[in-house]
Amino acid sequence: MRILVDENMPYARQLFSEFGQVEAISGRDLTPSKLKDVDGLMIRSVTKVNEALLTEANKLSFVGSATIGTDHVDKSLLMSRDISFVNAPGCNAHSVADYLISALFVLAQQHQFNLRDKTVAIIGVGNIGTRVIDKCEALGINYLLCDPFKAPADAFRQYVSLEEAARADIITFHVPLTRDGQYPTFHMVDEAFLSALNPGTVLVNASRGEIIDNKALYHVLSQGKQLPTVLDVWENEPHVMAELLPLVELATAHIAGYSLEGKARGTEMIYQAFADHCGRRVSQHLEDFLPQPEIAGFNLGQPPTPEIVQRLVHAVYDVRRDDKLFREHALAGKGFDWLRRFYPERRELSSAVITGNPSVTSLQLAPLYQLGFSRPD
Ligand SMILES: NC(=O)c1ccc[n+]([C@@H]2O[C@H](COP(=O)([O-])OP(=O)(O)OC[C@H]3O[C@@H](n4cnc5c(N)ncnc54)[C@H](O)[C@@H]3O)[C@@H](O)[C@H]2O)c1
Ligand SMILES: O=C(O)[C@H](O)[C@H](O)COP(=O)(O)O
Repeated sequence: MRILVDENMPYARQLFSEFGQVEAISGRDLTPSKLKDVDGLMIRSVTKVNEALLTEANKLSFVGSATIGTDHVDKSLLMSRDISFVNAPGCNAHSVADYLISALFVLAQQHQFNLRDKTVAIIGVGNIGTRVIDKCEALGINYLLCDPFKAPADAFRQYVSLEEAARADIITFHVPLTRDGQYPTFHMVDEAFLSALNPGTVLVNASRGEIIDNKALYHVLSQGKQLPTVLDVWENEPHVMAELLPLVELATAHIAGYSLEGKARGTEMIYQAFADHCGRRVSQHLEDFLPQPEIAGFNLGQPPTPEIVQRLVHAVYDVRRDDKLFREHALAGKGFDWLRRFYPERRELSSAVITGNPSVTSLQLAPLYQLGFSRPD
């Protein structure tokens, strides 16, 4: 059996080689001839799976994408050709929520506001949005939910329209990229949306670049409207609109989901699905591969204050590291893709165990566990 795996997929060679011959490929540069006589194709979001790519795919029976998003794959085409398709829902949801909290702490510091005085509108309440809810609750931040697909069937939560959500202090997008249907997300943030926002509104996009019309964003920001913006994703990646970059407060290379756990979980999920597809039992597990984190945990000598919580989060992941690298390298040559290919190891908050000395009660530590840190065994 021949299997192609994206070179940016941790542990893929070890996991998939039990099924046959594995070749690592550059996902963005994959050409149709590479798929001749290939049985399984394991990709990430940079590989567009469409009619043109599959012209020489004479044996392909399985495509696995180690990602949450699936907008890069023509699923009906795969179905029509009897090729199984699997993605990895939720694999890096914790990582994206960690990214958001790390970014909000930075903005709160830069703009001198208290997150507890702010309301966050969460647009898209799926795997990531739900983790964001947990983190907001842990930090005592108010939130609004906007998800027209979830709202009708959810008796437990209140939802608002996008127009109401737009009046929040912070708006964070966690929606798939869609172009059809009643609530398409392509350019859901356009010039009209941006013009209606109160000055000072914080915008965060860690979903897909095309959710925000980047030209409209540039236009509104360059006219001087204050909208502190965090962009992890960009229209037309890997090409970033150079004029927009200086106007964005935190800018990163589509790495919100790039915790080692998030990426490795994605690989493991499609490995498990491929084993099923081949009628085999899995014999390898992610725990056997993940290295010990550099920071194994923290022992608190006093109850966690907001400042301590921020320091703990930034000790595990500080988005300013990625923002700095982005500004230095993303616009040059293959910079955007290299920042992703050679992404330094980053761990989820869950990789750090929090304990406290006897003066710290378990009630005082509870919000840290809700935020994502681990409890001792
Ligand atoms: N930046 C990154 O590294 C990164 C990592 C992971 C995922 N993502 C992106 O984030 C997206 C969301 O991930 P998820 O795991 O939460 O997906 P999910 O499928 O679990 O949840 C998405 C939610 O968005 C809702 N939704 C769809 N259209 C909407 C609209 N018009 N308005 C409001 N809500 C809408 C859906 O009903 C669903 O509840 C993914 O599709 C992917 O594109 C980005
Ligand atoms: O949808 C996702 O899971 C993420 O956007 C994805 O992880 C981004 O990374 P890539 O697949 O482009 O390596």
